[in-house]
Amino acid sequence: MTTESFTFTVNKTDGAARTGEIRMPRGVIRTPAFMPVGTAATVKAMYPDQVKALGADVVLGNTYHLMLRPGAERVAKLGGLHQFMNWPYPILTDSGGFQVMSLSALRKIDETGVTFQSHIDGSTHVLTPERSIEIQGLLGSDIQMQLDECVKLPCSDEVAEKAMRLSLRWAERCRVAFGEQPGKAMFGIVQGGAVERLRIESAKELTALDLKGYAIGGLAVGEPQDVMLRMIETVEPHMPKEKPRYLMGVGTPDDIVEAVRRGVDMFDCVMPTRAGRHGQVFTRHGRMNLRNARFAEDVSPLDPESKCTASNTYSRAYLHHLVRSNEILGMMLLTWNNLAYYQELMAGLRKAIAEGRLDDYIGEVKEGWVKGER
Ligand SMILES: O=c1[nH]cnc2cc3nc(NCc4cccs4)[nH]c3cc12
Repeated sequence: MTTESFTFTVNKTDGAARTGEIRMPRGVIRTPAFMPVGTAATVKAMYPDQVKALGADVVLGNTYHLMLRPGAERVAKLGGLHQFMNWPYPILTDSGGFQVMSLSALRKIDETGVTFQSHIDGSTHVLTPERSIEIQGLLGSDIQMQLDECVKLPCSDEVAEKAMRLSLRWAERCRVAFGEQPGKAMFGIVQGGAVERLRIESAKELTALDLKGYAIGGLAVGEPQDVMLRMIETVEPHMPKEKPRYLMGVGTPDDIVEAVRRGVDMFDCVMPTRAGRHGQVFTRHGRMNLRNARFAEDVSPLDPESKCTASNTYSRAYLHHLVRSNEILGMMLLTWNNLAYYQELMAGLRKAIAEGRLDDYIGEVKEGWVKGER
C-alpha cells in the first residue's frame, strides 16, 4: 500500500527497544532497519535486486560523492537517483558534510557552510545547509539529512559545544530550505560530542523543531563502544518516542544489537560491504578473514544454515582463492554473504522485539559469535 505521507508506527516495544514501520510513497521500512551504503549510486558489488531480495527496504546515498560526480543537476536531468540506479524503494541521503571533513582537501567550515576542494579534480565547492537540501532534493531523496558538524572524539567541551550549536542553527536553516515535501522527510542530527549536558540540549532543541525523525551523530568516530552506548542512553529519553531514531555510521553486529536494545531504529554502515571486499566475512558464528591460509583447503561453506547462496554453497577454500587472487567474484560473494547476515540479524531483532524476547535473542546471537571465534 503506497501513501502520500511519511508515517512512523511503533508496533511493539521490549524495554527501550522498538519494532515498527516507516511508511513512505516508495515503500515501507521495517525497523529496526539496516541501510546498505550505496555511495556512488551503487551498493558496491551488488545488483539492486539482490540488495532488495536480502530484505533491505532502504539504501543510503552519499551527497558528497554524487554532487561531485555525476553532479546533482545531472542526476535530476536523468530522472533522479531512483531511476538512475534502478532502486525504486526509499533512499536516505546524507548531507555531505561528514564526508567533506573525512575525504576532501583544503576545507573550511564557518557559519555559512563548508568550503572544500573535490578529492576527484580539486575543484572548489561550497556546501551550505540550503545547498545540501537542494542537492538532496535534486537527487530525489526520500529522507534527507541536515547539514551538521561532526567533531572527532576525544575533543574539548568547548569544541563539542561550538559544533553542536552550529549544527542546531544549520538544522533550522535546513528545515526552512526543505519546506513541506509530502511523503518525504528531513531528519535532524543530535550532536554534542561525549558531553551529556550538550547531548541533552541538542536533543531538546531539535525536538522543538518538530522534524520527522532524528539521527544521533558524532558517534562511531573512534570512541570506545561504552562511550557510544552511554551517549545513546543519555540522549534517548530526550528524543520523541513516536519518531525514528537513526544512529549514523553504526556498525558491527555487536554495536547494532546493543544500540537496538537502547532504542535505536535505523543504522547505516560501510562495514559489511567494505569488509566483504577485503576478504572479511560476518556470520552467525562470528567473523573470519578469508585471506587467512587456514582456509586454503577448507571445503566447508561459510554458513550452511544461511539461505544465501554465497554463504551455503561455495567452499571457504574457493573463496580464499578468489580473495587471494583479488578476483571480482570474491568481492561479490563476500559482500553478498555479509549483507545477507546483517539483514538476517535485523529480521531476527525485529521478530525478537515483537515476541518480547529481545534479551534472550541477543544472548543467543552473542553466544554464536563467541563459539565461532574460538
Ligand atoms: O555526526 C555525523 N553526521 C553526519 N554523518 C555522520 C556519519 C558517520 N559515520 C560514522 N561512523 C562510520 C564511519 C565511516 C567512515 C569514517 S567513520 N559516524 C558518523 C557521524 C556522522
